[in-house]
Amino acid sequence: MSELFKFELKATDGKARTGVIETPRGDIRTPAFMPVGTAATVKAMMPESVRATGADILLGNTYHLMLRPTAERIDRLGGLHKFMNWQRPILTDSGGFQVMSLAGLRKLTEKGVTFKSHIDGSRHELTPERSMEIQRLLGSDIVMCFDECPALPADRDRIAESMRLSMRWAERSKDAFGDRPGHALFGIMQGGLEQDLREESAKALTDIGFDGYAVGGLAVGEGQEAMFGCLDYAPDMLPQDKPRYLMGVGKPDDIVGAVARGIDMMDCVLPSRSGRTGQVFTRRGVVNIKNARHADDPRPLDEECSCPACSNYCRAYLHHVFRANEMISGMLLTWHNLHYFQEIMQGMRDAIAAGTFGAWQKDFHDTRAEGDI
Ligand SMILES: O=c1nc[nH]c2cc3[nH]c(NCCN4CCCCC4)nc3cc12
Ligand SMILES: [Zn+2]
Repeated sequence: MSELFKFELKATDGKARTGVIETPRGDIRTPAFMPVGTAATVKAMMPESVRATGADILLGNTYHLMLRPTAERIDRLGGLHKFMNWQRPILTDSGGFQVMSLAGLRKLTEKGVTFKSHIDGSRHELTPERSMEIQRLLGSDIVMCFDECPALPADRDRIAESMRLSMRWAERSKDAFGDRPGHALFGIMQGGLEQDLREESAKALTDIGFDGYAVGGLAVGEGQEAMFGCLDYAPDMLPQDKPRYLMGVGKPDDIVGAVARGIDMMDCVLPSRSGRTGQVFTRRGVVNIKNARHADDPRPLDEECSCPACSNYCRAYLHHVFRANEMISGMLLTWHNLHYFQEIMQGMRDAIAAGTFGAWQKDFHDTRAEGDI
């Protein structure tokens, strides 16, 4: 990393680490959870509210923004930070994963991928070079290499071939990224659940050299046990002095288990998407607010939570506005979920710094009932 981008490890406890990524747009406290702002907004949240939940960095998506409103238009308007009124760091995913999960009529070649927009059916192409250009036009602080994430289950040969393509694309991504002080480029490790292929990918990325390293190719249906099995070895294959980012994760217990295995950064739509569908995460488990049992409940979602939803409203109200499909429902439940996810991150940062992460992890698991509360 250039001096403008510096990762400083503050403490470790077992494999868990806590530190700070210093960037020109502000510090990122790790372990960090990144709320997802796919279409230049964290859905149902004002940017200042996202900051109030404790987020230091947001995630944006190349795929969505290149289709609408286009990267060129955002660039003409001053870049993504100005456009969405978020002046702190933004990490953008490189588009390959979203093309495979959202777009139609895809054609994958060595050069890149062509596809039809899920919005209007128009045809587009993404290559390592085009993805770097889009992320530069957006002005994102942390740029992700353009990669291919194979859907699991897949046979070993398919995973090996896909990983090696992604490594060739990582080299092209770095060449196209160039030298951009104050901006970081992260490589993405692939290799499915094959330890030797993960090793090969880690070596390829380390030889190319990046400012940070993501563990990709997970949270694609393999399940928590298989994901943790891979995380028992994959983070250790990456340079220990650079940030390690697990993409697309996850539920609260996924996040805790990933940090315990050496992960520093994560992102997931779960807290915001669940906020809109009435699924509320609390320290004692999940509340499904649409359940009739909450219709007369005068208690807050979580007595110990200081978020606006828990400070000013009771479950009966939140049940009512959810059932009435009122906008305030998504706003309040999203705010609560993002606040709770950031509380988990702060709890882990403090526990790792104090050397009490094991006890914190035990308390985290003991307090959570199973199922609906
Ligand atoms: O290998 C990847 N390369 C680039 N971007 C990625 C994004 C990913 N997102 C996920 N999983 C997202 C799972 N998420 C869970 C909540 C509901 C929507 C899907 N795996 C990923 C792997 C990658
Ligand atoms: Zn709350």
